Amino acid sequence: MAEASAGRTDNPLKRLAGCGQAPWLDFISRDFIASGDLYKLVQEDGITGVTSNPAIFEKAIGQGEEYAPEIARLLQEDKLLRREQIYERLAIEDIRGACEVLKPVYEATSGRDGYVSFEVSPFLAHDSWETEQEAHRLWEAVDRPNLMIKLPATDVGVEETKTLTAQGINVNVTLLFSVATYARVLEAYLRGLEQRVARGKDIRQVAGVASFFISRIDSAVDGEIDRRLAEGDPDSAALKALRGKVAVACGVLAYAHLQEVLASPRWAALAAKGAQPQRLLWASTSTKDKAYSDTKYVEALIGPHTVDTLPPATLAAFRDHGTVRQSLPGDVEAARAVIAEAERLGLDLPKMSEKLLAEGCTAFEKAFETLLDAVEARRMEVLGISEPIAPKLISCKAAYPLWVEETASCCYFTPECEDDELIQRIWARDPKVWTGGKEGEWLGWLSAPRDGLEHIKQYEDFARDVKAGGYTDVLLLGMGGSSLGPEVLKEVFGHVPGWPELHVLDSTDPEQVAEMAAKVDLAKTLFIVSSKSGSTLEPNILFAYFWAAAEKALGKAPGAHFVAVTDPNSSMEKTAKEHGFGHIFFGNAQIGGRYSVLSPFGMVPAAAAGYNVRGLLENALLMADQCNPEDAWDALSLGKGLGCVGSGSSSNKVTFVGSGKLAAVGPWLEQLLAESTGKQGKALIPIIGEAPGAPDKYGEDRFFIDLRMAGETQDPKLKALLEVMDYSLAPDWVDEKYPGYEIQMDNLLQLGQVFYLFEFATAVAAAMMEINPFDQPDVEASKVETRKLLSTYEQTGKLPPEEPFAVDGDLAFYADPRNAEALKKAAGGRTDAVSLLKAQLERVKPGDYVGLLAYIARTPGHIAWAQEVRHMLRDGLHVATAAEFGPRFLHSTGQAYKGGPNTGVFLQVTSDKAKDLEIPGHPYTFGVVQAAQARGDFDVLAARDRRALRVHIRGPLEEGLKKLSQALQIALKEADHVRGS
Ligand SMILES: O=C(CO)[C@@H](O)[C@H](O)[C@H](O)[C@H](O)COP(=O)(O)O
Ligand SMILES: O=C[C@H](O)COP(=O)(O)O
Repeated sequence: MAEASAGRTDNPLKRLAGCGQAPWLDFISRDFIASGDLYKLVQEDGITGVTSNPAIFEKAIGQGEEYAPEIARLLQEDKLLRREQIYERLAIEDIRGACEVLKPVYEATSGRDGYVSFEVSPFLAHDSWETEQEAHRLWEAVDRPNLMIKLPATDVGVEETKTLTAQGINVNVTLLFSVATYARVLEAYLRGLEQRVARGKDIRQVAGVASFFISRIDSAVDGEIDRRLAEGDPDSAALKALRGKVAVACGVLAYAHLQEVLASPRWAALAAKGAQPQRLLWASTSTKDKAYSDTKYVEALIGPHTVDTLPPATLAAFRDHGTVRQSLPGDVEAARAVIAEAERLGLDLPKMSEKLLAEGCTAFEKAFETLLDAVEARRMEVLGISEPIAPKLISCKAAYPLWVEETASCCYFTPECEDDELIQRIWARDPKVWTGGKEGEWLGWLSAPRDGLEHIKQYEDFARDVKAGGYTDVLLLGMGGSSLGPEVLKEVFGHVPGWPELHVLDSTDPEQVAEMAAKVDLAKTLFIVSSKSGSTLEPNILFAYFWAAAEKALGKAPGAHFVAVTDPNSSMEKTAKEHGFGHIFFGNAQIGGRYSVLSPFGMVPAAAAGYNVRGLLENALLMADQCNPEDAWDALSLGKGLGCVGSGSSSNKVTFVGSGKLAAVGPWLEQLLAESTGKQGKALIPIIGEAPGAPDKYGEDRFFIDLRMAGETQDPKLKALLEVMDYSLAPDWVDEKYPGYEIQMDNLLQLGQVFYLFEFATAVAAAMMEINPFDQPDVEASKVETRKLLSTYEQTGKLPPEEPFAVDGDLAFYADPRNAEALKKAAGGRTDAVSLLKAQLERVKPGDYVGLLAYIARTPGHIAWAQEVRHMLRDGLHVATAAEFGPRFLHSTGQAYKGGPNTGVFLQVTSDKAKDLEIPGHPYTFGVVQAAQARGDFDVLAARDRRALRVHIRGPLEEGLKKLSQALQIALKEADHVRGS
């Protein structure tokens, strides 16, 4: 600020008061208040008020480092603060600080001066209810009598001026560009006062100003004049003469109107009751056209009952060389003549003022958004959160731009439900978004990140306990939704030095269970038994097994080494209490298993393993915030892409490619998509773990999701595949051309965002598919069949007998009569393995998928075997393939295989168990349970008319697997597909 005449006992600024004008400062900032500079201006230069607006706060808070320490401090106190709250706290603090500095002025003038203005959010400019609420909220939050709440002069703002004035709130109405609007604003103020009087309230302490923007009027008019001059307008001389005159003329006429009103009997009545006039405040007083004097607008409009708010540079200029002369009321007739001349010359002032108001609102909105973005960037920096991830469409030859264009604007829901309305309705928990059933009761996941952060202390305390417990391992026992999220976390974040290593067991295979028991140090293992319902068979029998094992290893009741994660009032809670578990964590009963990773089901194991729970939840919250109706484009776009391919299209093989550790997201995503959408004959069929292959091995039914770290190049095979794939010739339905999305992460904590993004997108997809994404009827069906078989076992000591319909050496073939007959017939009566497998493979048609369902231990060797077989089948049959292990997939893709479209061809693999394991307290073994699960699964597949065949390996498993893959290889070579190609 220029200091030329600062500190002089007398200077032009100080002399303004003598003309009845109050000079205010059009600026605010923390340092400016803290350094005493504002105080000095008040003391030495006679400044008697302060105005702020979103642009001013943007300059103060949004630019530079001034507020960085304060933002960090606020976040240290409360890490859950969002950007709007941070801004508000900062702004309120500044406004209060300025109010304090100006309090002596306020008191000395008995409330006639000494005000500080604080503007309501510019986004509320057209909403009356919200404006009023916000005005009250800010008024109460600042809690200073010399505050003025600032509203824009929109219709809503004018109306609210009356209401708020009547309620005793001081109002500054801003963005005035015409005398007509000013008259309405003054009228609103008078009416507000009158209403207040009518209610018997005191009006002496109610103040108001009407902010008339001066220089912007000249900028608009002069701009139009210049445009016409450049075009060689015939009125050029008259137009030129009008340059720089209209703004002051408007000001003079506005002032004339004020005087008229102040001279009226109506005002006299109010004045008698102690009313203060609503002062005219000249805003936008800096000169924009360098050809004019830098004090032009101040000098032209000096008079009683006015305020002039000066930005620092104008203030310094006026203090330095301003001329003080009471220029108001001015030459009113001359001012009228200027306006008349403008009209004669075709300058449409009313239209210009409307435009200026609209532009003013937009500019404040922009400034506010920039300010909030700056605060958000700082918040993220302090909390160590990175940018929101954004799924990008994977472009595929010519087809994609067309798709983007079509879907960007199109609405896939109902004619009454546009995209943003859909998002609003999801947040409003409206079940009609889906099927109008019970969906509203399953939306607890929407707020899981925030809920988790609110309970962060419980995770942090637990983590501390676990660390102090000296455990070497954490073993999570659970299935599906209770195990797949923790498994992703384990694979991605690994073993953190100084913390126990996390393991996840979701199998009933005796070999796999025994292997896990041998792998961990049972005496130093913390067991997390995880089951939402508490009634799931697998976690219960795994608990029975490991409880006994731990008891043996510890030589005492091991309760302290056990943790339960379950929904309130479940049988698991009862078990945990009876057994004296060290901790019991409760899930939210409004979150289904596959949506539970951000709830205690994912966060408890994460905390135990020393992972950054806060960081994950912060990232998830960031994505949740992104999924609001205004910003949800990314989740919406992904969801719509998925919804389109899931709505009856054959391009529903959602092929997930995750680079490096991110491949581990596959099984979690697989469950989310398959269980949520695979029902009523519709489904997204997830294909995970399939390595990208040569383009000619694919059908036209893929939708890719490529997840990788930023900077990593796309898998070259996938890249080549996408370049070659061209669905542009797909029939009628343009949506069949989607190749998919790619998502890049900057850091691993963004996994929190990935989880939330896919949860939200899946809910959107299900809305398009018109299904309930939160039930899993066909998973239940398998469980029922398994229970029946096990109860037979309990009664008879055996599973019901069954006969293979064919045997070839160590390979025995089982199926229901329909499938067995069809296969035997297709094999021409031959019952050797190659003929039967060939018959099964020949049932595969383009657009189908093959599911290899192996009820064997999920060991690295067996995974490699399954992968080899599935790639061989993919390449030979040109269809999507899934390689799954039972019973794990029953809690996941099993739903879609049974409830989705009948496009799956299944090869179930079971085996004799070389070594079985007893389950303490149960009549059956793990081997029996797994066998019953395979049979229950098959029964339901058969009941749903699926093309299914079971191969049972007798004798040594590895040899059997080898024989099976050899037989498949031959069968494939002989199968029609290959022969015909
Ligand atoms: O509070 C007010 C008016 O009440 C002021 O802060 C007002 O917003 C500013 O004077 C203007 O925004 C500045 O306008 P301009 O100089 O950028 O045209
Ligand atoms: O996906 C969920 C699984 O079926 C396990 O359910 P649960 O957590 O109730 O044991």
